[in-house]
Amino acid sequence: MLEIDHLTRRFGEAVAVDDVSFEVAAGGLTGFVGGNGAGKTTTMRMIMGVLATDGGEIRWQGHEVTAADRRAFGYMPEERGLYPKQPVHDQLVYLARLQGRTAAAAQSAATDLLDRFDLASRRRDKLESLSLGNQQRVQIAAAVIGDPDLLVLDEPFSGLDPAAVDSMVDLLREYTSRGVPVIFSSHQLDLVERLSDGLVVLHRGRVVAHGSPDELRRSGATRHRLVLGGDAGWVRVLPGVTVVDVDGASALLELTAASTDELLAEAMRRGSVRELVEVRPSIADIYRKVTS
Ligand SMILES: Nc1ncnc2c1ncn2[C@@H]1O[C@H](COP(=O)(O)OP(=O)(O)OP(=O)(O)O)[C@@H](O)[C@H]1O
Repeated sequence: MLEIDHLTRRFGEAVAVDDVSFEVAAGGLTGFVGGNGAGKTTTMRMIMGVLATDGGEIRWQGHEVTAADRRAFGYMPEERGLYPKQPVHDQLVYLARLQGRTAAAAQSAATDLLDRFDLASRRRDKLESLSLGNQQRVQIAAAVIGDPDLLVLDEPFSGLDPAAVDSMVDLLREYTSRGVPVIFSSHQLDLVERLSDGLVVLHRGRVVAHGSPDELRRSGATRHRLVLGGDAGWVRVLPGVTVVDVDGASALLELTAASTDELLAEAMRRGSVRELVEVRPSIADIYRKVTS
């Protein structure tokens, strides 16, 4: 397990990461979300030791993380950082060798990963000759080629087509099923909601929400969708109800003082009711609320 404990980082007067604490559980996929400049990359860089901390502690398997621990971490940095002019297979082999794999194991791991990402035919091509999405696939392969104990991935899904997202997810699930903790940052909230076992929302350097997607969704106000036979505009004057949205016959409501039964009775008194259902807020709704 990776534990981030009261981590802080300043750049001059600005506090980029402000007393941040969370855990990345063994075998769990943790999504790290937050707007531009929220502090995600800075936090990941501190986990990897490429940036010093100003306070707090990073613990790996219960002890303060060491350089030796970090050598077994797989990292996909925001600035990427492979060699544009080197053939993709060669650089994966090189990275695997750097991480202690034998020549034969490095060759076979590189071939296997390029196969998985449909890049076998491009193995001898220079990285720079690949499309951006394919370069991204190679970056992901580079992060996992050393058979890491922990994966830290900065925006691994950006620029990937849906097929590559699926291959990537399958690959990450293989690591989590072996107990490897994975933390990834993303701005794609639908993807984060679908994939993550845990979620950390950062806003202006601080953790503003933390938990499983289900826990976070349950923490938000439940809404009701009411669909009527006629116009739903009258809900605006209903006491005990906050109107989120009204569109013709359909209304999205939050019941502040009124009960579901009272709402249904009133709707039936005024005409026909086609549908009344509870709607859980999405992660995007929760995100907007905690970062506003
Ligand atoms: N080397 C640096 N020098 C000065 N300020 C920095 C440096 N690196 C980051 N910052 C500042 O720290 C804050 C957090 O930046 P960071 O890159 O960690 O955010 P982020 O959540 O990864 O954003 P994005 O989603 O845009 O990548 C920002 O205000 C940024 O300008």
